[in-house]
Amino acid sequence: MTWRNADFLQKLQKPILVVGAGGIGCELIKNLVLTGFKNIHVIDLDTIDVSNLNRQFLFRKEHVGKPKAQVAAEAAKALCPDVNIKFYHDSIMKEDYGVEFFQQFAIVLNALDNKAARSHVNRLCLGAVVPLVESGSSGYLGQVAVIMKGKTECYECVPKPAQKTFPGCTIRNTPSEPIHCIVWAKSLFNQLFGEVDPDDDVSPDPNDEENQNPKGNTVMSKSSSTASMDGNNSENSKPVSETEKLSTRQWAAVNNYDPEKLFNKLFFDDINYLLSMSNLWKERRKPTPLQWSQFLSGEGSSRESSVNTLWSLDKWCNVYEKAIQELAKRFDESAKENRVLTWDKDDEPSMNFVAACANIRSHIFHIPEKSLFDVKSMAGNIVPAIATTNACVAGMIVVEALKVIREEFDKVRSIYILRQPNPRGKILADDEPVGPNPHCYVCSSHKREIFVRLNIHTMLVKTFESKILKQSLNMVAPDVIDLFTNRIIISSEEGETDALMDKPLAELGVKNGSQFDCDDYLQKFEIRIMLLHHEEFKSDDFEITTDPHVHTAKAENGVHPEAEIAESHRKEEEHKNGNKEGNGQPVEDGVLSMEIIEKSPGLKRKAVDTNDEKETSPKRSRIIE
Ligand SMILES: Nc1ncnc2c1ncn2[C@@H]1O[C@H](COP(=O)(O)OP(=O)(O)OP(=O)(O)O)[C@@H](O)[C@H]1O
Ligand SMILES: [Zn+2]
Repeated sequence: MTWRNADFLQKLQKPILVVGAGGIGCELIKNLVLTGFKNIHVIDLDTIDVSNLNRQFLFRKEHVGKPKAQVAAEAAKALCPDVNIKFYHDSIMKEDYGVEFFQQFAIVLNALDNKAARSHVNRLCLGAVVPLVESGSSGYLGQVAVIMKGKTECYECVPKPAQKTFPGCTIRNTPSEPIHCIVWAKSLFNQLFGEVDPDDDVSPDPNDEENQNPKGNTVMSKSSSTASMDGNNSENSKPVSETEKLSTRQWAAVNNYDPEKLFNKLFFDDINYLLSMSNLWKERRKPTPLQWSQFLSGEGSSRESSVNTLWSLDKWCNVYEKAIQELAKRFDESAKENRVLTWDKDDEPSMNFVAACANIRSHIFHIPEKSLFDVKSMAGNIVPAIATTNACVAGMIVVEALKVIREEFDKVRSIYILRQPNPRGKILADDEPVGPNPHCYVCSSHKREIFVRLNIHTMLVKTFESKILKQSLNMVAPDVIDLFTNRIIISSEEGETDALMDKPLAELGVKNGSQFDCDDYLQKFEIRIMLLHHEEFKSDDFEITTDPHVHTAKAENGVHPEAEIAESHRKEEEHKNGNKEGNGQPVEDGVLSMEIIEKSPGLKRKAVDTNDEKETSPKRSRIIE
């Protein structure tokens, strides 16, 4: 091959970084060594799970439990012994991997599965001025895009769509679809055993707007309201959160995680409490409370074992009992080390617990039940990963990486795998990269400003940090200073601003129109945030926009300005790809899909599935000779 000349071979010696050694990553690492890249660094925070083996072909049964990065590096080394491959069993979002770390690479190749890590790598590559190849796959769809500072749009130039969310009151009070019960069951897992998020409360919400009378008072039916609200009757008939202000976890601990008591609380007392909120059931079918004593056998039929079939309620109760006993035991052990459990769809008791609780709740609300397999897909928000799609994506990453390495920037393309062949019979469509969005708050070279609407009297500093800076703006270690008062509001130095975390912003002198300078030293990312006070917003409501004037008109329509901007970008993209190549299907969680990065005002929402940050393991790295 004429292009394999000395100059090119020299370029293959340059160090490159692969982020993620999962479905796409395994294919990619194999391609890279076979193409002749000689200095490869691989980072992945995870260990190998049995469920990875069907498509992550560098891994074998005996590798289950071992770090992905290590096994992938060893397998690659076995394929091409003269390659230098260094692995890191770690999260790329750690402090150790800052701009200087990135600067050593000629190119970075992303094979990730979550937006937080993708945004973080995007910012570091921009900061280090290193080209990045971004990739994503979802079922049969896939795409690859090259990101070069100042030349192409970055991963965050176009806002990405938020993951599908549901109003909190639907989840807590009036579920009507299986997914509502699954989201509830996942939240219940966290309330009992995991990281508690107050937004994910699972007990009945007495403040449901639907249950207010015109004067704004809560409506309770007579018999049950006395039973549940004034404590004249059984203490058990109050929802968990109302019972002597005990949290769900405290209540469970006081009751020794007794499966029967917990069952009766969640599926009988709380449901009765919901029934007492009579307005809710005026036009809905009432739920039917269930008691543990109705399932005395507790055995379930042993024939009902296929994960694809619908199981009886008896069986689910049995599954629930076993799962809760096992999880309570584990939780107890973890608590000794100050740790909590992390929900994982591939962990049997965790998955069984969620499937059982979701199905029992579905039964109560007359919602169709689901098989274990279906609940797993929905709870894990899984679009089945397809090995051949990953293989195509990984191949395209290498093709684009080679162009970048050879400095053939004019040849660089964004590539999409289409669902069906386009009119020209092509399943792979390509397009010239789009230039940077001059208003991008991440990569634009001038003024990076955004407006955040919130209630300065009720929003706490910690909510501002977690929901706005970290979850929405993808910062990792933010520092924030109020430009008017010169006061440090949030510091990335441990402990420095802990005392401020529970204070509302206004208590720190923040006013309508205050400006915050926020920077993340780790991401080399700076942004100015203009705060706009909105009296009607609740404590965790906020809205992010680049144009403060669009708000009123759009808010009335329930359409957010940023959503509209995203939509117009999407249409533009669709127009380009669809009309030219018959595309028009942005890839879920891929590089060009959109995210609405803020909540709608006044509506509490729950995520279907957050890309749960996986537990990171201590850093280990070494070079395989
Ligand atoms: N912050 C991060 N740092 C390093 N690696 C990460 C980070 N976030 C995700 N990854 C890795 O990216 C890879 C993505 O691969 P993939 O999408 O195939 O996911 P998976 O977890 O292997 O599969 P599945 O989710 O289908 O079970 C995973 O191996 C995951 O551990
Ligand atoms: Zn950008």
